[in-house]
Amino acid sequence: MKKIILATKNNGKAKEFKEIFGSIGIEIVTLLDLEEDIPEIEETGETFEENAAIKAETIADRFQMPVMGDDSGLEIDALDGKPGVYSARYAGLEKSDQKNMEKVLSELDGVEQDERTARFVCVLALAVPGKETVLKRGRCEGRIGFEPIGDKGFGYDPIFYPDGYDQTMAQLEPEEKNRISHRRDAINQMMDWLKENPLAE
Ligand SMILES: O=c1nc[nH]c2c1ncn2[C@H]1C[C@H](O)[C@@H](COP(=O)(O)OP(=O)(O)OP(=O)(O)O)O1
Ligand SMILES: [Mg+2]
Repeated sequence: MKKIILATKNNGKAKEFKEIFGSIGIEIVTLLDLEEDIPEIEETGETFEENAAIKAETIADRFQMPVMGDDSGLEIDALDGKPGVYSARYAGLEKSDQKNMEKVLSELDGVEQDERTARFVCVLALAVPGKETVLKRGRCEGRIGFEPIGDKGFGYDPIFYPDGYDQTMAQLEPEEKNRISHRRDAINQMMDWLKENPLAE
């Protein structure tokens, strides 16, 4: 398999998939690369697994090809796992990383450093027409800071300190983020599965 379709319209994810798979000679094509306009896929699931499968299966159906989907987000322990599957639309449907971070920080107002533990989660779904969808869940543990710092990465990266770092995810070089991220964890698990279960070319 030299080319994989990724069912995403998120630029940050697209870039990271291209970097990670590019380093092993696999080309990633996303919905942002296609000429035709793909309608918004409704994320009606209650879990990352359900939503990742919905994205992958919708596009696999449409093109009759193997497709991967990524549903990801931030789980904050002091907020009982929120924003979770609602990460992208936490502060409203217009999807603003800035507003989402502000909402999280204000909800954590008064919560001290030790209590600000959190993790990024990335569930990858691989849908192959006529086969059962394969799911892999990656994680990256850390804690939430007190203000956004850094301008690399995307989403909640400026307020997330991965365990073992005194820089936010948005301060790390892309190579470093891609080495430790939840997305890399999920991709590694999917690549291991694919080694055992190769798709027909
Ligand atoms: O590495 C990450 N660093 C920071 N934030 C992240 C990361 N990974 C996911 N996130 C956040 C962004 C968004 O608020 C939500 C994903 O939402 P999610 O529905 O999976 O993606 P999306 O709607 O942006 O694009 P799409 O569904 O087309 O793949 O979690
Ligand atoms: Mg989404």
